Amino acid sequence: MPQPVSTTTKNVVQVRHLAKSYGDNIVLRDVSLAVPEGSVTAMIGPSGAGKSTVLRCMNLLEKPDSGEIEIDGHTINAGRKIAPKNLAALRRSAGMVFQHFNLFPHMTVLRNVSLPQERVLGRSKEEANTKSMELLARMGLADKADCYPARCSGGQQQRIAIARALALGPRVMLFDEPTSALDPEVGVEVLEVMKELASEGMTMVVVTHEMSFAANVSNELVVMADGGIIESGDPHQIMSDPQHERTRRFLRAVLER
Ligand SMILES: Nc1ncnc2c1ncn2[C@@H]1O[C@H](COP(=O)(O)OP(=O)(O)OP(=O)(O)O)[C@@H](O)[C@H]1O
Repeated sequence: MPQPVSTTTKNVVQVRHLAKSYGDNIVLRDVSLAVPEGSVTAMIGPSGAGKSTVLRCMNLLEKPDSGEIEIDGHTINAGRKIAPKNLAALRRSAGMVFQHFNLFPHMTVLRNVSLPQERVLGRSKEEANTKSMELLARMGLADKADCYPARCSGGQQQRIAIARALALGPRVMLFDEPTSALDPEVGVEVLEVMKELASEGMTMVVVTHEMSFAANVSNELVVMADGGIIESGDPHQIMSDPQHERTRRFLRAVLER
């Protein structure tokens, strides 16, 4: 069941009839969803359901086989050639945070946050550094600016990755299991930052196994299984009264863990 399209709030992201296969493996079949401005959408579901692939198609880290993706008014149609200008605009609009941080190990923390601003936005080094320091301070990491990522904890590295994504002024933040590689107590630091962003009205799509985040922070829950959305809507409603047998099985398995 696709997520209902809000008629009152602007949708920052629209995914229409997305399909993707790897060889014979059909990973996504006809996925459609809308992400209203200021909403937090959590995507849950069993391993291999296709959650990360949806996210990676949204900013074209993966090329969809068919369907359409619209982010902040920039539309990419899988069947047509992508204009480089459109691709760059779409990538700027969607900030991505990965499970394994993906920081440059040979650059300082400050350089990790500044370089994309210089490359993507054309900011001067001075401007980029000022913006980076502001964001690092906000993450409680100003004192790490001159360190290399390896000298930072996993939770710190993930907050640096969030600062790097925010520095480009995205319209939507895409999080792909941002706490899965972290110890639970360190993951909490990252979840706190995400909660704060949500409370400030940042539009977010979060693939997660953190059921408490999905229940308490998100306002839209999307349940995926076998390459499709099987259920979506109010998180509390779905968690207390799942309509689909696959959702019931998944939630039971998560709660028994
Ligand atoms: N680059 C790739 N090449 C080939 N197969 C891939 C690739 N990326 C993903 N897949 C396959 O696509 C399917 C969906 O993977 P995906 O990572 O999107 O699932 P997921 O729901 O995010 O799972 P998990 O919760 O385990 O991360 C899996 O069968 C996976 O093996």
